[in-house]
Amino acid sequence: MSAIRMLLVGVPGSEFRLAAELARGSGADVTMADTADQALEMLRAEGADLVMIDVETDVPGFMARLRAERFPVPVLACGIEAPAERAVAAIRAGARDYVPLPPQRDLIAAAIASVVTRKPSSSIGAHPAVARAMALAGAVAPTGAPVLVTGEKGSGKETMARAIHDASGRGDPLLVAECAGVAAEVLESDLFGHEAGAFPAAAARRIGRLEQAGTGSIILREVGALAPTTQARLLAAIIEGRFTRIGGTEPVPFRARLIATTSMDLEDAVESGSFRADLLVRLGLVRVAVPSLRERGDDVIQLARHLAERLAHNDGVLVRPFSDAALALLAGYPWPGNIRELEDCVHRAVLLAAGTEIDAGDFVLSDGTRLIDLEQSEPNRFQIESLVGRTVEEVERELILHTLVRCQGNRTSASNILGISVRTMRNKLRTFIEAGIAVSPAI
Ligand SMILES: Nc1ncnc2c1ncn2[C@@H]1O[C@H](COP(=O)(O)OP(=O)(O)OP(=O)(O)O)[C@@H](O)[C@H]1O
Repeated sequence: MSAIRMLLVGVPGSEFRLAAELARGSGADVTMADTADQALEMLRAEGADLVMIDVETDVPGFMARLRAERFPVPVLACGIEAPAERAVAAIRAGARDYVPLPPQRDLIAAAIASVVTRKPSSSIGAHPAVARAMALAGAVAPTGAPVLVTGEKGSGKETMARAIHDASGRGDPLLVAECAGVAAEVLESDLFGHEAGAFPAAAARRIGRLEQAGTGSIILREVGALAPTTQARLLAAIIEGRFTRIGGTEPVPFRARLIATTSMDLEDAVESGSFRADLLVRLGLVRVAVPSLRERGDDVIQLARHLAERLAHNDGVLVRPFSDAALALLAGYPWPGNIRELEDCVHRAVLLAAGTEIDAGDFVLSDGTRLIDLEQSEPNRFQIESLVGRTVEEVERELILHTLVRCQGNRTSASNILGISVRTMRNKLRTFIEAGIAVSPAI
């Protein structure tokens, strides 16, 4: 798993060394630069995923140079007993946050986590659609073929892309480029690099991510957002196995594995003219479809338990089990924001829960709505939508098992309610038991 590349900018002192040590302890790969000039040089040559810069440095000037040279890297300001105006000026100039030094372990870890998608194992979950996606991902991982990972927002596409890289046996680095919400020329420079003088602010040569990736992998998040000129450059790089930096003529070999993700239907994008058909053919030779959370049946519970445990550990709070009512609520909600929404909701519950268990009342959505209130005001949303995307076989199995539990295991009563014969019921239960599914004992 590749580490986050963090660049620490400021005059070295004990606080800075401690910050670097803590960042390394949180899994980052840290390099240090004494001055903004040195930092820019390092960024041009190697890039970084996160910059942390002392407010004693000219942060607004540094940010302006980042913008001019088209570096989309997130920046955090930090300072040792810095006056408040300095911190405010840094934030105004575009720094994402201010971290006071001497550093606290938690603040540094949170700063790193804020720019990095968390990286769990993507093998959690047993639903056949996930197993299919994982099997395909495993099969293509060792080949160099580009992979297109499709799925709804927040469903785990990047997590899957990282798993593909991890399984590929390719060494690091694994670089991630966000294609949506980044100005076209900034992204193009970020990917392909540029030569000195390529545009007015291009003071020096810059090495782009495709070059930095070497023989590693590069994830293009939301590839459908690429501008037409970047699409053309990327297609040429794939076909020719090389490219030139912007404003340059020297060919740079392109050997990295491309893993593109999309939550947009790229066939639609091709039809509407915003995405090149020939690029889609190249990127989408192998496709891995990550299912939405509501298609994943019981995986919701398994994921929620895993997330609650991990988040409680991270936050240093007690790991509490879910109450039955909490689990029923989680299983019934359709999760339009998928695993990301579940993760956020479980995280709030982990922090809010005050009893011995996490209860149904502890779940709050990001807009402040309590899940339990939503269930009461819109019960249909829970009942019908949670079924959409699931197979008839799954729904039937769940219906039978739940009815049986309600009837305290009584086969005759349950089959009467379900309108099936006791014999059919017994046959169904036998297949469940053979598949390793727990069935209420007969009374
Ligand atoms: N199998 C999994 N187990 C635990 N957590 C997961 C799993 N898959 C995804 N997540 C978590 O869910 C969140 C969303 O995952 P990820 O970023 O991979 O989704 P995405 O589809 O790429 O999102 P987006 O469409 O918003 O870019 C992340 O915080 C990730 O850690």
